[in-house]
Amino acid sequence: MKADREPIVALTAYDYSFARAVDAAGVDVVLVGDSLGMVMQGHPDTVPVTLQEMAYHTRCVARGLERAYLMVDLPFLSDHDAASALTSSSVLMKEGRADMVKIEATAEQAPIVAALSAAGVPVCAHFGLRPQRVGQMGGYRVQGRSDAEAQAVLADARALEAAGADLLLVECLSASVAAQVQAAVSVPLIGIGAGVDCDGQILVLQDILGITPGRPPTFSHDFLADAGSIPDALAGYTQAVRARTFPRPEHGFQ
Ligand SMILES: Nc1nc(=O)c2c([nH]1)NC[C@@H]1CN(c3ccc(C(=O)N[C@@H](CCC(=O)O)C(=O)O)cc3)CN21
Ligand SMILES: CC(C)C(=O)C(=O)O
Ligand SMILES: [Mg+2]
Repeated sequence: MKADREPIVALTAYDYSFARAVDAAGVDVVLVGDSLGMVMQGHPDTVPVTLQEMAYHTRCVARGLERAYLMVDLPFLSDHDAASALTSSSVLMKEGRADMVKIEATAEQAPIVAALSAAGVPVCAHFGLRPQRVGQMGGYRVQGRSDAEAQAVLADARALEAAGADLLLVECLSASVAAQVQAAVSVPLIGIGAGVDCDGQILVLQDILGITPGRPPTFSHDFLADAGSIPDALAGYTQAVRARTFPRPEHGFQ
């Protein structure tokens, strides 16, 4: 799809009913995100989410999918070294039937990505804003604003691809830097708050349905407000990503 410049549509889901609806809408990649800690469980961040909770939601979602690819987040501190990341991936793939695991990583975690890849685990590396690191990053802030930060993000992308990442996902990154990353790597780059020049887009289900508790991220859009039903809202999102009419400049950071 990257080679054909065909946008990849990704969306989160956490349960069987929505998995079915999201699959039926033609979403290519369904993510059981650790954002479930916020939107399902009501925590202020993703830090408390456990591996067993991820496995439970993954089992529920897997039963609802017929065609979409199933990606699952490794939760905070379930992947702090190669051994723990392998054990945790085993749980998510065998109990949860995940097709791929996603790990929040920079170049520093490239050896962990390499260990997963060497063991045969399809892996997505999530860089830029890493919500599990909110305690170190000091909030959910846009990344890549200075030249030095932009160069570091580009170096992360290259190191993670070289380590064997099959997919890259970048969050809250200046749109021009994301475009540079997209051109610099051969694996697909999925973006969230990273501009239109990625190979695909992802959002959180509750954000596109306008039911996020509190203030939704500015990079999201309420597609239910434009539609008459949940299936139409999901279809509107997939169509907008495929037509590259979403995201618009106001959903990103220049
Ligand atoms: N509902 C929901 N949507 C998400 O996209 C999401 C979650 N939850 N939970 C896990 C992470 C956390 N994420 C977040 C949460 C908040 C912002 C946020 O408020 N960002 C500011 C940017 C501020 C700046 O300009 O530096 C924004 O206005 O969007 C960003 C990412 C993305 N993920
Ligand atoms: C925001 C996406 C990319 C994510 O990691 C999640 O939903 O947990
Ligand atoms: Mg996540």
